[in-house]
Amino acid sequence: MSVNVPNATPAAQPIFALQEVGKSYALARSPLERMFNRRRFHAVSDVSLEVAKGDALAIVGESGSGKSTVARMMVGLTAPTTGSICFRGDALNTMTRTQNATFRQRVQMVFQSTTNSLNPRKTIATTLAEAIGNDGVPVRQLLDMVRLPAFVLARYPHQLSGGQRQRVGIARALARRPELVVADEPTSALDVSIQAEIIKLLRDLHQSAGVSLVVISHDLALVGELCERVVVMREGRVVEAGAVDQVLFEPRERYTTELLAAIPKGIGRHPIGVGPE
Ligand SMILES: Nc1ncnc2c1ncn2[C@@H]1O[C@H](COP(=O)(O)OP(=O)(O)OP(=O)(O)O)[C@@H](O)[C@H]1O
Repeated sequence: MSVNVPNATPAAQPIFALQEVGKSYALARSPLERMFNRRRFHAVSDVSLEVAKGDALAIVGESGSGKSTVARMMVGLTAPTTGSICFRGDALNTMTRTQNATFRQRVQMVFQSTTNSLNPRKTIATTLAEAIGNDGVPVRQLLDMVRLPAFVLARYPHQLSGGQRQRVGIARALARRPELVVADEPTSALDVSIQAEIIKLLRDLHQSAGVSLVVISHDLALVGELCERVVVMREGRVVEAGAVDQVLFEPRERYTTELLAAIPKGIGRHPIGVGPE
C-alpha cells in the first residue's frame, strides 16, 4: 500500500518529489553467500511524498521504521533501490555534475549527533569557513542567525555544550543559503530545556527566513511545535499522512494513536486526550 501525502499548497511546484521509493539491503554477508541467498531486508518500501517551497514536513514513526533512511536518500547520502527522487524536476541519480553541485548547496542536513558530524580537529571558525566557501553567508551573520556568541569561533567542538554544538551544526547547514533543510532527530541528543531553544530556532528559520524543513523525529510533541504536515511511518511504509492538526488530534490509524499515547503529557502542544498521566 502506498499512502500519498497531501500537499498543503498543491498548486506549488514541489521542491522534492519521492515516487514509490524503496531501499533494501542484502541479507547475505559475503558475495558468495549472496549468490545463493537473494533475500533482502526492505528498510523502506513504496514511499511517495512531495515537499513544496515553504513546507515544514515531519516524518515520524517508531525506531527502525525507516525515517533516517528516507532522510539520507533525500539528501543523496543513500541511493534508493527502487523508485525515483527528484529535486526541482531533476532525478538525483541522473544529475549532471553542475546540477549535483547546486543540489548539494540547496539541500542540507542537520544531524542528530554533532559528536560524529563535526570534525573534532577543526575549530568552529574553520568548519564554518569551509561550509561558507566563497559566496556563503558571512560568518557573523550566521552566528546571529543561530544565536551563538563570537567566542565559539576559536573553540573546538569538545569545548562547546551540546546545544552550542547543535547550533554550529545548524549554522553549517545554513552557510550556503539552502532552500531545504532535512533535520534528523535534531533535538533528541539534547536536554529538554535546550530542545525547546533548538525547536524555536528551527521554527524561526522556517517562518522568518523561509527555509523549507523536513524534520525526522519520533517525538510527536516536537512535530506539533514545528511542522504543518506529517508522514507516519511503520516498518518502512507510510501508514498515515496529512495536516499535523488532523494526524495528531484525529489520527485515523491505530498505530498513530499508539505513538501519540507514548508522549509524556506537558511537553509541547500535546494532543488532547491522549498520553499517559
Ligand atoms: N546499512 C544498513 N544495512 C542493513 N540494514 C540497515 C542499514 N541501515 C538501516 N538499516 C535498517 O533499516 C531499518 C530502518 O532504519 P532507519 O535508521 O531508517 O530507522 P529509523 O526510523 O530512522 O530509526 P531510529 O528512530 O531508531 O533512528 C532498520 O531496521 C535498520 O536496522
